Amino acid sequence: MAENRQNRTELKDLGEFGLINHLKQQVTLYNPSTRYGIGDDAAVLSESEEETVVSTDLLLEGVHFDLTYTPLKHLGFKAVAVNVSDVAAMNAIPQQITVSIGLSNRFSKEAIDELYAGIYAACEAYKVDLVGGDTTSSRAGLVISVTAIGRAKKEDVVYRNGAQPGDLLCVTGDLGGAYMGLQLLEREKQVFLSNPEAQPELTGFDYVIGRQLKPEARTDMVHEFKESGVRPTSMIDISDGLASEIMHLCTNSEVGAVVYEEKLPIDEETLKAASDFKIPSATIMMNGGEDYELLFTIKQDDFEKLKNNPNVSFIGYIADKESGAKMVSKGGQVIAIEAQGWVHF
Ligand SMILES: Nc1ncnc2c1ncn2[C@@H]1O[C@H](COP(=O)(O)OP(=O)(O)O)[C@@H](O)[C@H]1O
Ligand SMILES: Cc1ncc(C[n+]2csc(CCOP(=O)(O)OP(=O)(O)O)c2C)c(N)n1
Ligand SMILES: [Mg+2]
Repeated sequence: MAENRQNRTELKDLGEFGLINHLKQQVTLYNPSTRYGIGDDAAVLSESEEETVVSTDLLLEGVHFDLTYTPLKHLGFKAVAVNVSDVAAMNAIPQQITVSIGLSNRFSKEAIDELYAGIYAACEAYKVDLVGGDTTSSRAGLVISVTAIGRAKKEDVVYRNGAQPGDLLCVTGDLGGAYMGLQLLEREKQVFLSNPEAQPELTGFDYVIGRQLKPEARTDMVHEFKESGVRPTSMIDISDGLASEIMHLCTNSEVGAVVYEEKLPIDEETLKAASDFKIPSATIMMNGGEDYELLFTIKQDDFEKLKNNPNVSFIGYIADKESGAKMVSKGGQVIAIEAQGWVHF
């Protein structure tokens, strides 16, 4: 773990309250809406004219991350980023988070400091305030639960249910990188387990590995929508994979969609990794997951306002409900999109 034997403080020497106090001392607050943070029975947030947006996600060791190849600092950052991403997907500005952790005695104070270094780095990056949480022991691996709170003007909040036939379907960034990063890390883990002397072969794949280990939330788009005067008609973040998120927008909005494979954005490194693994790039982009990019729809009239935005790809359009959700392949074949999200059970 993140410390050597000489420099290890046992959690039992610190105790639950010692650990909480230690964590509290390092918190920086960025938002005036945080009246009171860590230290009482509840955090106090100020009353606001705006809507409050709340989202929570749970990260479990073995399901969401593997500590053999995940640095704790990256994990802390990712746990915050994936929650901030849900707030951004509502077109809201994230302001506060709570972080709850379940720990075993395998972790020392120094290891927790690494985790929180990532959490505080994300707080700084997204200007959110850590206002509370919970700390318990865990007998089932590391558990991290983050809740994010954000604000937006009532008229700015964007739901999954506002897409209309004729709207343009858009996505930020590029797709499939996080999935290929995971495949590479898992492959190297297997190699390492069978031969601990083997050197990892990850050179040339920094970008895709970074996409898996340290994803960024697209809070920048919330500001860009505001600046360009665009209010998306619907929006969702891509945690499960594009196909699954398109299905969510279509089901919630009671519409269909057409996506063009040739318009889907992919990075060179993702393409290279896909070809090494002999997985079709369309499969990776549609079903990969964990990209934490934003999928959204806009009125056709707003195209001019976003067409030169380098963060945005126009990948298709919204159709009527009866025509369902389809992808047009590079060869012109029309394929029904199925929700191939991450299967938990
Ligand atoms: N155990 C639960 N209890 C109550 N609501 C839940 C639970 N799990 C998920 N939800 C709600 O279901 C909706 C969809 O959740 P989810 O698929 O996890 O979305 P996301 O991909 O944005 O995290 C959200 O409104 C979420 O709050
Ligand atoms: C060790 C490990 N196994 C598998 C994955 C891939 N993975 C785990 S959960 C998930 C999908 C998103 O998780 P979920 O809890 O459903 O997020 P939500 O949709 O609620 O945001 C993916 C692609 C991973 N990142 N690490
Ligand atoms: Mg969720």
